[in-house]
Amino acid sequence: MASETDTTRSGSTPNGSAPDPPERRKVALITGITGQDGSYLTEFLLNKGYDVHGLIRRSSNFNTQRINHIYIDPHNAHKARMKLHYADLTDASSLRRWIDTIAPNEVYNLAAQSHVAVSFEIPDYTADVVATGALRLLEAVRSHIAATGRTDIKYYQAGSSEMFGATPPPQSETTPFHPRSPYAVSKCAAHWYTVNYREAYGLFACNGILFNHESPRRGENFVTRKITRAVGRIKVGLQSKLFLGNLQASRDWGFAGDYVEAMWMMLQQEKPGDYVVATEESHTVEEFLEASFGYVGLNWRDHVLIDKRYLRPSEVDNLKGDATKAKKELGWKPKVGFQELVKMMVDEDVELAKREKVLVDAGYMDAQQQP
Ligand SMILES: C[C@H]1O[C@H](OP(=O)(O)OP(=O)(O)OC[C@H]2O[C@@H](n3cnc4c(=O)[nH]c(N)nc43)[C@H](O)[C@@H]2O)[C@@H](O)[C@@H](O)C1=O
Repeated sequence: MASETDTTRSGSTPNGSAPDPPERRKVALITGITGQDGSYLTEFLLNKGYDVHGLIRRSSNFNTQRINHIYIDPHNAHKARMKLHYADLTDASSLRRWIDTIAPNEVYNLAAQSHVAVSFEIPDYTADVVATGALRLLEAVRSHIAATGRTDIKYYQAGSSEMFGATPPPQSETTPFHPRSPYAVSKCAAHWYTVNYREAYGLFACNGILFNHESPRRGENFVTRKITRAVGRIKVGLQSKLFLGNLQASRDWGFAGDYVEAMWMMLQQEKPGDYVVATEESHTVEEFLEASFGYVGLNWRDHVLIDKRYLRPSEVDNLKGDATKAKKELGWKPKVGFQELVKMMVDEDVELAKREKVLVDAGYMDAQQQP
């Protein structure tokens, strides 16, 4: 029996008519695949039938914990639909090479130095990855299109509510940016590079202006996860104190799993555009403490201490999105609300702390004060 490839090469079918070209599954390329959003987006796209390629940075420690459960060794060619490649947003040649090799239909730029406070410590690196990195990737896509003539490639840029910074809420797509950190300034640059490549070269490029989005996979030095990790550890007796900074900052916190769907929806529209993605509800850090400690019967005031080192040189006081456009044009809406998000994160972190406790009690691990 002729293989699919043989039939295609022969250029004809038994009845003499031209054969249909073999169905190629849609192919997505994700930078930042090892992060919280990258892992949820990968699961989402695999469920939709995509082949997913992820670019990962070289690190002396393995950094693939969030996607290990999806990984199948590529020697298992028929089953492995997520593939990982070494590249870096600071290395233009690696970006162009993988775009050319993979020829993706959709490129999701999720990679970043994403910690706002850390961006004050390493501003130059943050700008290189977040701002110039986006430019390098856009340029790799543009030059790939120029060389191949392809028209079926779309680009998603992970924007951030941090770009609004000091501008009071509610914040929508028409709200002026007033960034308050090197991270946020860099995200503004990436936003405008994306708009420029759309206007200058007709690239199908979208900016998703995502408000804070959290999950049990959130990095442990972002405030929500720092709190829920502490709640779990305090509950099982592994920790007693939690040191935090500004408790009055207010954020529009949603569930990361809901937000990756909005990214994909943007790229399925007829025309590219920019969209705010938010729950339209804002809560202070103190309210997050009330909800999470309260959920397991603890009083946060017995455990939380303020440490000035966690205050930022310039703070973003109040973020609350207006997601009218995403709701209307994309048909997107968040499924998980604030209380449900808190419970999801605390439940997971209590379980994690219980497992940690087994290791601590058996002498396999030290109980640290803070993650
Ligand atoms: C959308 C946006 O979302 C994130 O940026 P972020 O809003 O800065 O997130 P965060 O969890 O670090 O801080 C939230 C608030 O909580 C306050 N806060 C108090 N005490 C601590 C504290 O101890 N640690 C931290 N991290 N924050 C604290 C802190 O001062 C701030 O006001 C990133 O994903 C970013 O990549 C992004 O794009």
